[in-house]
Amino acid sequence: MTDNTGEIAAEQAHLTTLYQHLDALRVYARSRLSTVLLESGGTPQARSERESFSAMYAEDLAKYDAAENGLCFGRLDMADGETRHIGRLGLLDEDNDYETLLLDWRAPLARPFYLATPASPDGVSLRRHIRSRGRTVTSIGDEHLDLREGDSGTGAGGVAGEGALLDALNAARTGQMNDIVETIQGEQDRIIRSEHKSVMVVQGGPGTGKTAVALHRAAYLLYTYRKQLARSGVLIIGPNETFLDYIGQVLPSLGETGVLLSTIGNLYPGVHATVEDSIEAGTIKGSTDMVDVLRNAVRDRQQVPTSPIEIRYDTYTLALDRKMCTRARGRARSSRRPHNLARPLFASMIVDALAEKFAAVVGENLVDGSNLLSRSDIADIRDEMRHDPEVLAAIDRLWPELTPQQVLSDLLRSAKRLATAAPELTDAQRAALLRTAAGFSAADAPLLDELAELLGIDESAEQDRRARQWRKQIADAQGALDILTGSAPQDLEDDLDPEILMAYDLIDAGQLAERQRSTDNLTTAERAAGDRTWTYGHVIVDEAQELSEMAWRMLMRRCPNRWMTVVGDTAQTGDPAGSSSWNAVLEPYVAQRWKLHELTVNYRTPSEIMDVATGVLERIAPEQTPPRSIRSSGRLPWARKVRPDEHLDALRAALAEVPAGRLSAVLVPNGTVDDYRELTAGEVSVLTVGQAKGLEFDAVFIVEPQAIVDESSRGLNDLYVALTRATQQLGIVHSLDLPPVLDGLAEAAA
Ligand SMILES: Nc1ncnc2c1ncn2[C@@H]1O[C@H](COP(=O)(O)OP(=O)(O)OP(=O)(O)O)[C@@H](O)[C@H]1O
Repeated sequence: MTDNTGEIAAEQAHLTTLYQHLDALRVYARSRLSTVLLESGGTPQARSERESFSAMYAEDLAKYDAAENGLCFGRLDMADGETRHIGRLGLLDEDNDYETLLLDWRAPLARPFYLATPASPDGVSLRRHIRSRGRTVTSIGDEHLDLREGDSGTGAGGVAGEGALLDALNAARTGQMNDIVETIQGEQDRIIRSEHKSVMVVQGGPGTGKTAVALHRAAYLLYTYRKQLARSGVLIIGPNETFLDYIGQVLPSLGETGVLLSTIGNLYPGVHATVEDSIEAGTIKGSTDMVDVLRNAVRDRQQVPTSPIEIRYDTYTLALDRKMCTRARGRARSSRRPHNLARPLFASMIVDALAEKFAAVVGENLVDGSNLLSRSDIADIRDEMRHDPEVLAAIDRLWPELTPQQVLSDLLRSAKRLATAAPELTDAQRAALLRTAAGFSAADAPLLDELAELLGIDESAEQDRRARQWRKQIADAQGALDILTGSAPQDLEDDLDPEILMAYDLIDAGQLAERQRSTDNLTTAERAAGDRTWTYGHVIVDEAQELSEMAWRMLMRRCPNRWMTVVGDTAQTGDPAGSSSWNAVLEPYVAQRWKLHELTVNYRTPSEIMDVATGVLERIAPEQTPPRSIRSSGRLPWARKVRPDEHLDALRAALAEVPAGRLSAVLVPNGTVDDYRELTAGEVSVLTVGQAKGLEFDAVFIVEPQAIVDESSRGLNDLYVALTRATQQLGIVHSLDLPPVLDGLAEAAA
């Protein structure tokens, strides 16, 4: 080992300077923030400026906190003598002509840190990885890129910063994904910084860093296109809530907060998936066949009566008959407006027809022979009829104002409605869709979104949110009033509570304006989340192979500019409604204007485990090249055959051998989680494969792989996902025979 004490001391000196600057920035932002918060009054413009300043300083502070650990992690020495330090944010020396002290990892000048190789050094002579704990440099690792031919500056396979990378990969999992800014690899960097402006697909086997790349791309785009993206926001779609929790800390740790993370099931504002669909129901709901079914379901709500509806008006009884209704419906439908927006047309056709009928009846009954009513009489009658309760009730019955939620739950709970709307489906398919439970499933969200289009823009969720916020403001004012007057808190359940009116009176116009603005001051992500018609500047989809056709339709509405990063692996598709071909999914929206990038190195799964998984991959996607594992663990995966009542014991024994501080997962067939729940502990999770999608653990134990394979038409894909979750060791516990694809596994002695 070479003695690098002197070099470490020099890096320490630089790091100390960097932290001094960071601290100074913090002090400045904090004092500006408190000054701004203490100011009050002034013109509306001054107030609004204050608000944006306070948001800015608060954001700066969050960014400084996020950079506290690992502030500076790299250094480049250029062949021309220039030195660049690279870290989590950029720092300038204000007293020294704004000289750069630290380069943000996303800055163009930092790029050679990730891309330079001895074969193409890009002007770099030395790349240094700097490791620190707290504010202390603990070690440095140097790679000389200006070596003569034959020398090797990087580790095997041209991996940059191998020591730092392997340390990161071998570390115990924490249950939270970490950022990888210190060790981004060349093939990953090219995707993160791609200038491609349409759909970019990142296809890569398990553990190739697709999720990591997607998140770092979000951070990179927000840095590089801050102006465009700050207002429109970036949306990231993940497969489930557990996964979103797992990745949730990465962007804040990179100092980015303006991103909305969502599942497809939660993307429709105001609706959260609470119901679980059967595989069959989920598959049908994901298919674009549903577009026609939903269109029919809406048309089915546009009725003509079988027998005339009798309406009492004035002293007469008017018959609203089939013919009048059919005409009105035809006119309203041919307007091609969405249902709710065509309703006024339908209503006015009905009113016209009734007014005409009334005029005729009255004319017939006039005894004095004065004959017809004048035009203005008829106009008056129309106006009156428009507000007549019986007329309104008839219109409501024939062409009701509808919400997406209403149409969908009525449809799914009625065999009759389903039969009318879905004549193309088989009886068995319709039976699979039928349900009794209230609430919606994840696959319902795209259907609700489709219905919102068919019905006309539905802003009820947003209105609900505003209404709730307004009630809260009133409640706050009441709270203030209670404190002022010393009275007990009032029950605010009743809208007509006179106490609320008092609170209302207490808020003067200025306060109202102030409060209203504070709701307008929501972050971009918060506003976007509440607005179905929000369109994002950039959309990132992770585990994109799981999205159904209907989900893609919904997502494309959120991204009219089609600037997307789509990340996934068609060999890992578990959802039968998901896709096995990127072209089939994207063609309808962008034709051939999408670009494919591939990731080839597996950073997660050791080669011993990957060898087993490769056997499965050959069966499900023989055309795919298996990702190359970057390391081996020296531990062979094993299988242990047990009697049906011995699973728990065998798993307990296996879990007991996992070193303390390491995370384990027991992956079980659907519907059997409860049988194994007692194994759950701080470091042990019991999950189905679907729940484990995208996650990783130090040790993984799979229960009954044959049952997992048998569960769905994509059971082998699920097995492939299960096999590739471990960073260290893998075991299988089974009493059924192993699926033939796992024949090569060594049976472990009991
Ligand atoms: N350049 C890197 N430096 C350090 N760690 C990395 C790097 N690239 C990937 N990793 C790590 O490898 C693991 C796998 O990455 P990730 O979860 O992004 O893979 P994935 O392709 O999304 O996998 P899957 O398809 O199986 O969900 C993670 O722990 C990630 O932090």
